[in-house]
Amino acid sequence: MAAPTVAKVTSVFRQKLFKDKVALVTGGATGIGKTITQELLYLGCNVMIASRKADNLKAAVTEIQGNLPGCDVRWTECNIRKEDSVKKMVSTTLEQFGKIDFLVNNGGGQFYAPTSEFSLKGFNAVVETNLTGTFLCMKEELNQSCLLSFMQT
Ligand SMILES: CCC/C=C/C(=O)SCCNC(=O)CCNC(=O)[C@H](O)C(C)(C)COP(=O)([O-])OP(=O)([O-])OC[C@H]1O[C@@H](n2cnc3c(N)ncnc32)[C@H](O)[C@@H]1OP(=O)([O-])[O-]
Ligand SMILES: NC(=O)C1=CN([C@@H]2O[C@H](COP(=O)(O)OP(=O)(O)OC[C@H]3O[C@@H](n4cnc5c(N)ncnc54)[C@H](OP(=O)(O)O)[C@@H]3O)[C@@H](O)[C@H]2O)C=CC1
Repeated sequence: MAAPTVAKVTSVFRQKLFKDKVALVTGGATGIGKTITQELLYLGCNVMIASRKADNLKAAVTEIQGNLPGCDVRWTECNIRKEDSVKKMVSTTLEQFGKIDFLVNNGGGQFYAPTSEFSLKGFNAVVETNLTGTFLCMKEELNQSCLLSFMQT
């Protein structure tokens, strides 16, 4: 008897619940962001993933398309700390998909280090990414399109 097929992507929500919606996921090529991206695709969204490293983005798109054949997932480079880069991310997504329904503010992170050894430059990098970067994404989404925003950082 053949072994049962195990779905690579699933959700507690009904498949195609978000049919034809468009989501933009920052940091969508790795970790939690990649998992969110795949669930949104499973639910019927078309998804743009965005972050700094093009190699990671390309590899994630290939992997996700293997897990969810026929899904529409695309990538664009963006450093959320830079306003021009955020503007371009949003306008590219609108050009390619025509709208943005959901923004997932997942891109970010921090360094693990004792406070006494944490450089000011490192602290500023974390604040500029998690706080300023999320602000820039939300502001640009509101200015150009978006309705709903999920925050994670
Ligand atoms: C309870 C668990 C919860 C877990 C939550 C998670 O988030 S899980 C994981 C989530 N995932 C991640 O966190 C993924 C990684 N996170 C990222 O990539 C984030 O974007 C970032 C904001 C943390 C790094 O922003 P960036 O790319 O701009 O950073 P950069 O490399 O260019 O460094 C800038 C400066 O930082 C300094 N510095 C360096 N190392 C340390 C250190 N160990 N310590 C202190 N400081 C350090 C150094 O001064 C450096 O300057 P230099 O010396 O180069 O002139
Ligand atoms: N794992 C955990 O326990 C927890 C995680 N979080 C938060 O959840 C989010 C995802 O974390 P996780 O999946 O664990 O870690 P990852 O390191 O896998 O994800 C972080 C993502 O953020 C992107 N990113 C970082 N800096 C920038 C930037 N300046 N511009 C655009 N994208 C950026 C990275 O892509 P790239 O390097 O290509 O730019 C990467 O894809 C983070 O914001 C993290 O702080 C919060 C609580 C707990």
